[in-house]
Amino acid sequence: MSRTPIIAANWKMNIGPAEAKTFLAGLKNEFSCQCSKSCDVVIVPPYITIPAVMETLGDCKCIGVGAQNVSQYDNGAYTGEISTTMLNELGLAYVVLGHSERRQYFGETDAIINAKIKKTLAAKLTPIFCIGETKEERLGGKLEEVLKTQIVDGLKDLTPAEVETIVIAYEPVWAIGTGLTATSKEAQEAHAYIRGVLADTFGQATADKVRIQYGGSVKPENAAELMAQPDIDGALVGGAALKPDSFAAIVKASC
Ligand SMILES: O=C(CO)COP(=O)(O)O
Repeated sequence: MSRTPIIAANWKMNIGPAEAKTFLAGLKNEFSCQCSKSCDVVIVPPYITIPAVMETLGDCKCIGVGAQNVSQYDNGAYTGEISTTMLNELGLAYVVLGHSERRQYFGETDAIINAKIKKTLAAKLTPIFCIGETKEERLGGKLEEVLKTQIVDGLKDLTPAEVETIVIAYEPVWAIGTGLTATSKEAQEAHAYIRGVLADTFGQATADKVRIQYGGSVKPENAAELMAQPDIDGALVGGAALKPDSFAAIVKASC
């Protein structure tokens, strides 16, 4: 089953509009904006940086842009929130949802994430739906139970046709920002398990189409080995995506 790899830079709460312009100038030096069919490349800036990124990318349409979150509400009195309509107005393609930092620091539950995924799909945006276990859960033998619950509850009520369009990011919480990467074997085992849960829930044909990214201390040095695994279809990169040369090196190693 061939799936186009997707490599995304999650800038988290880093890189304002001015710094983004410098980053993109550096990135354009590293690789051309000729659209390649071998990989999808995505940048996910903070909301306030998105317009500068879209403007600076200009004709470089082969780099997609995403948001790091979106509201589950339509509009109105929700101070600090951003709606899918607003993201559509900017012409974005992706929304990262369910990141472990949003679950851990902002209390996002599987039910909230499910509501956000539904809103995102209704707005014709592609969710990058993050799941992953903590160190305690893995050590306690709960890896499969945690992943299954996150998948089944996060994708509740969705049709197989909707699920096919979603990107899943498997990000073991213990590997995020710690320098500890899951070994390619550990990552492949988790990805194969995730695909199995998708097959049981939505059918094998759907499961075969879903792209599953790995995230957690991906670097230029480990990207190629991770990407060579049969069920790893890309990467969601944090720290190593804050510098154009290391992000470009990950893209080159993966595509
Ligand atoms: O959380 C991540 C991407 O969403 C991964 O972050 P790091 O690459 O910094 O470990």
